[in-house]
Amino acid sequence: MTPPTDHPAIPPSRVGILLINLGTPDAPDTASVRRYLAEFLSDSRVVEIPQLVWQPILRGAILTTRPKKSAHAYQQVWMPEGSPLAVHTRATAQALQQAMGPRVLVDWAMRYGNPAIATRLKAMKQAGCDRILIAPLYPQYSAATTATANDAAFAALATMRWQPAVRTLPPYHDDPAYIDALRASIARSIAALPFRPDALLASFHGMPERTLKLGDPYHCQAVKTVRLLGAALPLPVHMSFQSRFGRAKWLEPETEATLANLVKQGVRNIAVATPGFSADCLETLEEIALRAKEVFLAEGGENFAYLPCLNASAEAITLYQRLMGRELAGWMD
Ligand SMILES: C=CC1=C(C)c2cc3[nH]c(cc4nc(cc5[nH]c(cc1n2)c(C)c5CCC(=O)O)C(CCC(=O)O)=C4C)c(C)c3C=C
Ligand SMILES: [Fe+2]
Ligand SMILES: [Fe+2]
Repeated sequence: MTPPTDHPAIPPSRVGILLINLGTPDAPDTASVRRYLAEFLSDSRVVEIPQLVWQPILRGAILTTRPKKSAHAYQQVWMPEGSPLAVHTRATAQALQQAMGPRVLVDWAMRYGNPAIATRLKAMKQAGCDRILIAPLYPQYSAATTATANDAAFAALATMRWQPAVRTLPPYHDDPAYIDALRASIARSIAALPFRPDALLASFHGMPERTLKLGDPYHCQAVKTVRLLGAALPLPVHMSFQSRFGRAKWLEPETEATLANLVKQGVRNIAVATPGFSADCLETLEEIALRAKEVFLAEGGENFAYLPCLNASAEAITLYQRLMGRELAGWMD
């Protein structure tokens, strides 16, 4: 019997990039937010308390009260096309696809909710991607973000008979291309303001302080980002941590307390950026642009501007082309 020369089941060979972000509810209502929070907060990479102890607390106090409150917050920032995090992540994937050209397939997924990582990885394999760069869009590495996104991708690969080859995007907190993208985007946003800020506050998502002691590099990487950004910008740059959750001690200084302190030190005009978030979301648009602004003005501040994330800006696409092109180089010869 003659062996088949070109097996018909072998699809054409392509390289893929899967952009991954955190995840968001499908709709800004209590039931959708409850579903999303139940999945997110059951991840033991996010809440590092034994599940036997944690699940009764989550299913009891938290999931009976927080979804309604959070749904109200989501309603204030929801866009006609959907949740801001999903809208900006999808736009980033589309713009990067345009920039990368037809040799690369760019797709996007969410760690929690939709579109799921497993679904998109399978679709990419079916579209012929035999090499895939898994790209969690977190500049600073954390087990609660980067690692759990990679875990979900590897769990999906574990179900495949014929896996694609994969690489994961390393953190890029100190990459000159990232610092330059932040510098350019922040300078552009500041130039468009009707006032001159006295200072910039770089607000990062917080983490339990314990994770720093356990060896998570997130805090140190965020500090380095701020040091490099401060050297690149012509105004003083301060740093803080937002989005405190639960009773444990979280990283400090806290964002709203920092804004109050800055007013006491004479800062009246402030710009706030959130360089740890690749895309605008509940935590930037509601917590900072709405709530933190109120705090700053109530404390005696005069002008407050929230500067948008990189989102799908020209600076972001140049950045991702540089970071990801580097990872793909050996695959595209
Ligand atoms: C234990 C709790 C949490 C940890 C640890 C945590 C780390 C962490 N999160 C982000 C990025 C985002 N978080 C977002 C929302 C969000 N985060 C938590 C809790 C923890 N995060 C909650 C409960 C929520 C949901 C909103 C709420 O109910 O208040 C989001 C936005 C999602 C959206 O839909 O817009 C992002 C993005 C990072 C980067 C991080 C650690 C470094
Ligand atoms: Fe979070
Ligand atoms: Fe928040």
